[in-house]
Order: sequence, then structure tokens, then C-alpha cells
Amino acid sequence: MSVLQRIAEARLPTPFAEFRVQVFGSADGKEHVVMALGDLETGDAPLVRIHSECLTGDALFSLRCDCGFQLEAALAAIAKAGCGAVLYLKQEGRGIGLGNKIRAYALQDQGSDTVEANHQLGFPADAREYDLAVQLLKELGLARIRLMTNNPRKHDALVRDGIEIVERVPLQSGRNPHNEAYLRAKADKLGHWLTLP
Ligand SMILES: Nc1nc2c(ncn2[C@@H]2O[C@H](COP(=O)(O)OP(=O)(O)OP(=O)(O)O)[C@@H](O)[C@H]2O)c(=O)[nH]1
Ligand SMILES: [Zn+2]
Repeated sequence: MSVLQRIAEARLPTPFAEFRVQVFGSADGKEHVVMALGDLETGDAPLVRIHSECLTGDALFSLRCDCGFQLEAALAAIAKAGCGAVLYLKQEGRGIGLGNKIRAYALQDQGSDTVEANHQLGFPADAREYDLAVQLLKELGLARIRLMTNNPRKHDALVRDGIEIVERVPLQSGRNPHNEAYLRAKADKLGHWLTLP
């Protein structure tokens, strides 16, 4: 298990609330981000989002996925609750990196779905591990949480490693014609808890 290093912390005003931004380094040299609000240690089961980096969706307004919409909804929900955190993990492209994700997009442009494209590139459908998320949650005093996700694999990985999830909060937003097939593949092939028409 990699060792996390606390690197820096500061105020971060956003349109939703003023968060505390904290940066943690992992042994592989990556810098992960926590956006925290309120007293996480004493709050009763704070609202938590474990968000995997998606440069295209989170920062470049891509409509191919739902990531940016989920990030915005998560920050807004935490602001409304007054306590919680977004753990922003550097696991771009479900762990295969940005270049490979764009290669996978190119294959999807030729007709593959999101899972087939990863396989064609020699990767598993989802290369992410959640050890780091668990370590970070424990470091932040977040062993009992309400988790915002639709992903059963993420949910189960945390529970297996001793995180108590008192409630799973669905996070469905940003459905549009460009991500329809992508959401369908997540529901049908990756088992995501999504209600689709
Ligand atoms: N390899 C690959 N990664 C993708 C693709 N579309 C989005 N991603 C990445 O997928 C990650 C988000 O994971 P998702 O499976 O969409 O959702 P999740 O975070 O596991 O589940 P939720 O908690 O319900 O949002 C981000 O790192 C994105 O960069 C794709 O087509 N191929
Ligand atoms: Zn995305």
C-alpha cells in the first residue's frame, strides 16, 4: 500500500462554498486533491465523493461522459449539507491515463463501446484500485460516510477495506445524446446502478 504525504492546504472559494483544498502525494509521484468542507472528524457520516480524474469531462466540457456534471453536483450537494469532501484522485481514464483514454475514444468513434475499446488496447475494463482512496479516507477521519456513487465496484471495495457506508447516494446527472451509449454500457457491462430510459 502506498504511503500518502500531506503536501499543502489552503482556502478554496468556489461558486458552491468555500472549501479547504488539500494536496496529498502518493508513492508513484501523483498529487491527489481533497476538497473538504466542515469538520470531517466529528460530522456524522459526512457526504463523500470519490472522483476519478477526467480532464476532458471535468475541465474541458466534454459531453462524452457524465464526470463534469457529477463533480459539480457533488460539490453542490456537499455545500448544501455543510459538511463533506470530494476526493479527486489522479486515476485518469479509469486508470489507463489520458493518452490511452483518447485512444479508447477513437476506437469508440469506430463503433466499439467503452469496455470493448479498453480490451482492444490490452487493458481491463476498469484498471482502478481503491487502496489509495481508503487510505485517504482513514487519514481524513472518514471511516463512516455517505458515498455519492453509482459504481458498485467502488462501493464494495471501500466496504471490504473497512469503510462504513451508511448510505449510498445516487449521482445521476448530465445525461445527453453524446453519452447515451456510454451510460448504457456502464449500466449493462459494468453493473452501474443507473436508471436509464
Ligand atoms: N478508459 C476509459 N475511461 C473513461 C471513459 N470515459 C470516462 N472514463 C474515465 O472514467 C473515470 C470515471 O469513471 P466512471 O466509470 O465513469 O464512473 P465512476 O467514478 O467509477 O462511478 P461513479 O462514482 O458512479 O461516477 C474517469 O477517470 C474518466 O476519465 C472511456 O470511455 N474509457
Ligand atoms: Zn469523464
